Amino acid sequence: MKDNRFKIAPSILSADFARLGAEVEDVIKAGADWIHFDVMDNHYVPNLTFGPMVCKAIRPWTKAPIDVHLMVEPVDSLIEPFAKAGADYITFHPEASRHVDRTLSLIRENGCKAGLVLNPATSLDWLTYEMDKIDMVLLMSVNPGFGGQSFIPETLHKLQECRWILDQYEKKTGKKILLEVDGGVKIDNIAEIAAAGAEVFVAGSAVFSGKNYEGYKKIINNFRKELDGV
Ligand SMILES: O=C(CO)[C@@H](O)[C@H](O)COP(=O)(O)O
Ligand SMILES: [Fe+2]
Repeated sequence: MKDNRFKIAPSILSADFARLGAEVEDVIKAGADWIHFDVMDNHYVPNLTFGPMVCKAIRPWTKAPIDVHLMVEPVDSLIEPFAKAGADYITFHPEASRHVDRTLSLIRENGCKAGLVLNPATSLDWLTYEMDKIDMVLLMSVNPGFGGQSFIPETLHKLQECRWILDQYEKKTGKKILLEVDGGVKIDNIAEIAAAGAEVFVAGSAVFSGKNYEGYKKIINNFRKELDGV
């Protein structure tokens, strides 16, 4: 059974780029909740992927939220193009924006949900004065730039700390901020990552190792079984 507390967001970084639309359709039909869209610019991170035109191209293939993870510097000039291309969530790394508060406002003014992405060595302090403008926090559990890396175990403690901060804020204001984790999420660690407080799980290599719709379904079902026990 699908537990609404938890969202599974396959990163299409590990999909077959030659048939991206069909891949998006297949993982969502296979039970995933969101599509995670990794944008890399060969400047903020040492890799290069895709931009708003590719987001626009996959948009008609699903109604599921598209979660755009910007690993680009500068950030602001890409926000309106991604909003127009159909992004639902736009997240960015605070180190990559000269005016973080302005960037968060820009994302919201463009009708999208806004999130900050914190690298393994980046402090949770970035959240302190921006909670009102944040819809989601994304904690990187690998250094950004590549799929297929191993989960950094220290992230578990950081997730617990962040969970506490978000829960306190929700108690005080009634506003729910989602906690997402990205990098090295696998069948053998998803349960402890959930227990540490994550609610949205990005998984690229793990899901797409399934190779086709049937394979994706098996892997996503196994993720759900693990999450059911949390
Ligand atoms: O943002 C990134 C990497 O920078 C991620 O979204 C990866 O694409 C996740 O891939 P896996 O670790 O699940 O293979
Ligand atoms: Fe990502």
